Amino acid sequence: MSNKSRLVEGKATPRGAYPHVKRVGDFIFISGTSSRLPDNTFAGVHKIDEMGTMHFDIKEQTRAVLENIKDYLATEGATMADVVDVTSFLVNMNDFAGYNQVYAEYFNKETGPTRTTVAVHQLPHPYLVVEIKAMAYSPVKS
Ligand SMILES: O=C(O)C/C=C/C(=O)C(=O)O
Repeated sequence: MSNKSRLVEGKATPRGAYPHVKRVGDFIFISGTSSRLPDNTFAGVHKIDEMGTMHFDIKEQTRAVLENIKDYLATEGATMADVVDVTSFLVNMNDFAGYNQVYAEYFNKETGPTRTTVAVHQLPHPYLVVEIKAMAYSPVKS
């Protein structure tokens, strides 16, 4: 069975020893993805006053994460319609509604993937409020 790992150009460099994407046969695995940008700044992070107070926008971060996942899938010729399972990590369940709203722009109940959402104590950077990993089924085109 084929087994191919991929680092995607133009995306944030992984902060550890893992690829963005791995294809194993007809299945595609997307590593935990955040709203981190290639220059290591973040979508959905705003300084709101001169005291340095930060606002973390769950909708903006969720959209950036899902757009990254969409781009990662495209490198293997797959789309969001091929996603079969999603695991989401929120730092605060008070963000659930905003996350859920944006999520529903990408997936729906009838045809979308199975999903698990959990709250975690921390993510790999203090500015992150959501991280998502995904698995897709997309038979290799011969
Ligand atoms: O890449 C990021 O910004 C956050 C994701 C990191 C991981 O999931 C990890 O380091 O395992």
